[in-house]
Amino acid sequence: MPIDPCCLADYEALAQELLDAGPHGYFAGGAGDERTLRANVAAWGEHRLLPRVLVDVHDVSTATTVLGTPVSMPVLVAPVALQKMAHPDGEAGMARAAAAAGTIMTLSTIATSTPSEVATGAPADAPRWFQVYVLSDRGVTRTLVEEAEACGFTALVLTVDAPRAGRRECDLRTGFAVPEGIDMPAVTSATGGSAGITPAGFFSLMDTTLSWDDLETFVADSPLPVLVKGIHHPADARKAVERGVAGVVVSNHGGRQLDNVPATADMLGPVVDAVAGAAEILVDGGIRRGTDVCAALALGARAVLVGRPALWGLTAGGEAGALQVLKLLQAELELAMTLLGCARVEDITADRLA
Ligand SMILES: Cc1cc2nc3c(=O)[nH]c(=O)nc-3n(C[C@H](O)[C@H](O)[C@H](O)COP(=O)(O)O)c2cc1C
Ligand SMILES: CCCCC(=O)C(=O)O
Repeated sequence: MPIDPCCLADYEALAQELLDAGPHGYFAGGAGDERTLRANVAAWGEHRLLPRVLVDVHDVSTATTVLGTPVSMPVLVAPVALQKMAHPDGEAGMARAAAAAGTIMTLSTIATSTPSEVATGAPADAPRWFQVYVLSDRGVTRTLVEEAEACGFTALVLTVDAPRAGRRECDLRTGFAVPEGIDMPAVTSATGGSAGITPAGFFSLMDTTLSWDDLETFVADSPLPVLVKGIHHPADARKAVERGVAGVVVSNHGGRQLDNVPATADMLGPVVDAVAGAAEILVDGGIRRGTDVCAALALGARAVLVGRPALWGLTAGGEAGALQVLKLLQAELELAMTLLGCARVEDITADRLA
């Protein structure tokens, strides 16, 4: 690495230097005018933190649990497609980095590795989640989910905010298509091959009839806990909880789907209120600092996920780079907790918001 990165933005700059315009635009870009993409980052900064002093902080721990699973910190790795396009270490490298950091990695349906490749390429006992896109060819989805279950993934994350791709103008400008040699097994199973496919192409495989009844059946049939990802409206969070989900991920897909929706920092509180403790609430979008994690927890999230930051680390240094990013966030969180007067994650409550 050319410089010693000292914050996540430094990794972002490194990743931009290393990637061609097409892949960079796909990873970094958002929908439309990218208002929501920018708002996601900015809004965490609008929730100011209010320290309590003279609290014993000689021993601060970022450890917590998510759906009962112990993790080293309330920061998980979000599902991100096409990771071998960032670095040959791909999803297995990301899974090793998450395991080494003591946290959970979520494998995308549109990954460049199968669930079993990831399970064999990373420590067997590390907890991993599988993100589910329901494709029109439901047999492809079923086979992938069964593979994930068989090789030890511990929860399913059903993404519900992406029946089509948002209007991603970076991809239109660069004419982005998946490079030769990058295979997405789910896409290949559904279409016979994935070379040269565009984001609109892989989104065209989605089952756009997906409904609340499907969610109910999916939860009822699943041997694993199910989280639903892409919830914006508090009433939808309640509906999901009524159908038995174990967790709700407040997410606008990193500003990549519908532009002009609120920042996730601003959607979180109303969802927390609506769910009232009946399920764990996670949030993603724009988390770039340990202080952002503190704001999310103070607003009632159990944990956050990071998408692009982990990808910047993977791009910059493969598995080692992704691990550095996760360790950096953990160190920032530990420092923020210390200065906020919170020795334990459960001490980060609404009382610490200005
Ligand atoms: C390049 C890229 C690919 C993504 N692929 C998926 C995916 O396959 N499935 C999914 O549920 N979310 C996907 N997401 C959304 C992320 O899971 C997450 O919601 C988002 O990145 C969070 O915002 P952040 O990047 O600001 O952390 C993707 C995001 C990016 C940036
Ligand atoms: C078909 C989904 C592709 C990955 C994705 O979710 C994204 O690009 O945001």
